[in-house]
Amino acid sequence: MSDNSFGRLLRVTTFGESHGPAIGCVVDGCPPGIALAADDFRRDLDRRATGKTRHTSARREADEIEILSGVYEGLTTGTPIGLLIRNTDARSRDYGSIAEQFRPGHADYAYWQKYGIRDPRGGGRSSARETTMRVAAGVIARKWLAERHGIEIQGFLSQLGEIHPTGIDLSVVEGNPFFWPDAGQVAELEAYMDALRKSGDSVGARVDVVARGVPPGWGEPVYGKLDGELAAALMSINAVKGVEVGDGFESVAQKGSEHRDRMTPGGFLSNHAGGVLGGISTGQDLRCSVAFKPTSSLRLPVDGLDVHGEVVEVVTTGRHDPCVGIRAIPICEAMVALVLMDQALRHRAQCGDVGAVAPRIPGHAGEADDKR
Ligand SMILES: C=C(O[C@@H]1CC(C(=O)O)=C[C@@H](OP(=O)(O)O)[C@H]1O)C(=O)O
Repeated sequence: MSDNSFGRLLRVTTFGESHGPAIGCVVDGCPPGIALAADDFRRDLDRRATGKTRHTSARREADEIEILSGVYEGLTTGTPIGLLIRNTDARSRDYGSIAEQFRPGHADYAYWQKYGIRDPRGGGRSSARETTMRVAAGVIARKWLAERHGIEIQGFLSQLGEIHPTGIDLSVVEGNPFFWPDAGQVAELEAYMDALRKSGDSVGARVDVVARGVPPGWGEPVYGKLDGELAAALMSINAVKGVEVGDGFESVAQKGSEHRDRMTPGGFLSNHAGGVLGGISTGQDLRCSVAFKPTSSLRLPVDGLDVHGEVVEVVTTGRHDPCVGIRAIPICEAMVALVLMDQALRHRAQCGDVGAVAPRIPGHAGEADDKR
């Protein structure tokens, strides 16, 4: 079985290549009756798109979504939702010189070994262009989660190369091209990225995602753990090399007495667990952190190999992201949304009759148990 689908009750399949005629997805299992129009996709597709600032690839795609099926008179019908975006700005000549070469650090070599053939134009199926359809599918999940459960999902850039935020203010994240949570550092980031771009190099980044309002009880206890599925979904994004939930790898150095999140009638006193215990949500904020490697399509020459095993000098021309993590925020948000909606539907299917269970502990001490 080929692996272009994920999710169980909400099942998403994507298809398409970076320089093919179109990319698309099928979202199957979406409940009927959700208002859905092409306009709903605009905001998140624009947040992810290339060509919006000088700090991302200069390719300018229209990213106009066509809803092919599953919606009638503005409402989802419960049948598969087919979404399509036509590619409008592919420039395949940029890939002529590396069509038979392997970029060190790129999927080129692994695809070649697996399939014995590859579409080198724009990286074909391995291109980050594919993430457009994850974001599109995620729009439906975000909408359903917000309308039915009051859940809000927000991501931000929590590290760019060696630069860390000096403060975290989520209200400023959408106001700068880096999705950065500290407005006072934006000039520093601009200068850093300008110098990086001029040097021809790339850099890694870290993206944090918080989901607020997730009710307790979502997730499966063993093989379908909520954190396990979040890790798999986030890890499946291009260039991701690490995922943490809650304190993640920092937990290694913690004592149990420090890590355990104490419960009081007024709420949890901390959130080291990141909102998941035993693979099941606790009602606290869900916290994930995702590591993106530096992109490998560089104009800096490097010795490499071609498909004949000959040593060649590899130089990648064209329009590339010096830091792909910058526009990965909506992609990470979408993957979290899709996992949550799938788990919500699975929870409803098995445990829909259980109802509210006492005691219900608010996410944070002192906070009212919101909307749930
Ligand atoms: C087009 C997108 O990103 C592309 C991702 C990408 C890569 O190698 O992953 C390389 C570039 O493609 P091209 O060389 O065809 O311009 C990016 O522009 C997109 O995200 O929509």
